[in-house]
Amino acid sequence: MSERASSTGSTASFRGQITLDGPSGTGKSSVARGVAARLGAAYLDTGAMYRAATVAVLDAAVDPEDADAVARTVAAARIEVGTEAGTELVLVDGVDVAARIRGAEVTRNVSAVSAVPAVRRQLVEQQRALVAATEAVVVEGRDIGTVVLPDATLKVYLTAAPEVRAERRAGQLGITDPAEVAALAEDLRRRDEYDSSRADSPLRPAEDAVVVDSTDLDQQGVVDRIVELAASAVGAGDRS
Ligand SMILES: Nc1ncnc2c1ncn2[C@@H]1O[C@H](COP(=O)(O)OP(=O)(O)O)[C@@H](O)[C@H]1O
Ligand SMILES: Nc1ccn([C@H]2C[C@H](O)[C@@H](COP(=O)(O)OP(=O)(O)O)O2)c(=O)n1
Repeated sequence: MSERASSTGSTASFRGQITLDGPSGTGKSSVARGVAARLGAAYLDTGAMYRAATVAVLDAAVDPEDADAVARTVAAARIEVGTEAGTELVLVDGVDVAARIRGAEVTRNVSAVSAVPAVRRQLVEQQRALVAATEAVVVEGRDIGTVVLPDATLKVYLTAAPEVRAERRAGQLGITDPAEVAALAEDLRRRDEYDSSRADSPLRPAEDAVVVDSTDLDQQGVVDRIVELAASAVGAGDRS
């Protein structure tokens, strides 16, 4: 049996939660989808929820830095996301915003909206309810291992060198102009700094997270590594 077949086989009955946190462009979304597909697990993109909240704020013409107004606007919005690995369902008040949440305006403003404690409380509650409805799930974000699911079966913190992350994001967006790639790298750096230094639930690895550096691994290599870690985590759980 090949290594991949054996690792898939040993985790076919995976039950539990895998958290995947880390900065932008490390491969969280693509790797989380890959792991969920391999394990037959659900998938929750919590960044999509903060991006959807940002759409609600922008549509209400509220200043993203005005925390009280942001909190009121998001509390009044109905944010819905799907947990099926193969689809991307993101709705704000019943309107499909799956494409819009990836746009530059949302990306520029999402860190400010996601730093508002009331917004985090609201979305974390929703995330826990979505997870509670699953038997097996891969959840990606910034505070999943530290705050949302402190008792997860496996916690992974994904990193990669900043220049590699910027190149990956540029490739994803089809950007080739060196000046635009440099601007993108600066945007990533600014957002990571904002996300890591906020008072409420800053981006950082959980103490019990396994750090996986994807700088020199391709996407499949990262998926394989996490599937292996999941198999070990389930085995360790069986023995305890
Ligand atoms: N290990 C990897 N090696 C090369 N490219 C990768 C790797 N992981 C992800 N990618 C690519 O990098 C881009 C950003 O990945 P994404 O999953 O959106 O990152 P994140 O969710 O952390 O921001 C995507 O185009 C993805 O296909
Ligand atoms: N659990 C989470 C997930 C995302 N966020 C915030 C911080 C991020 O800059 C934005 C967008 O997250 P997203 O995962 O979509 O970002 P990238 O695709 O990695 O660029 O949301 C958060 O504060 N907590």
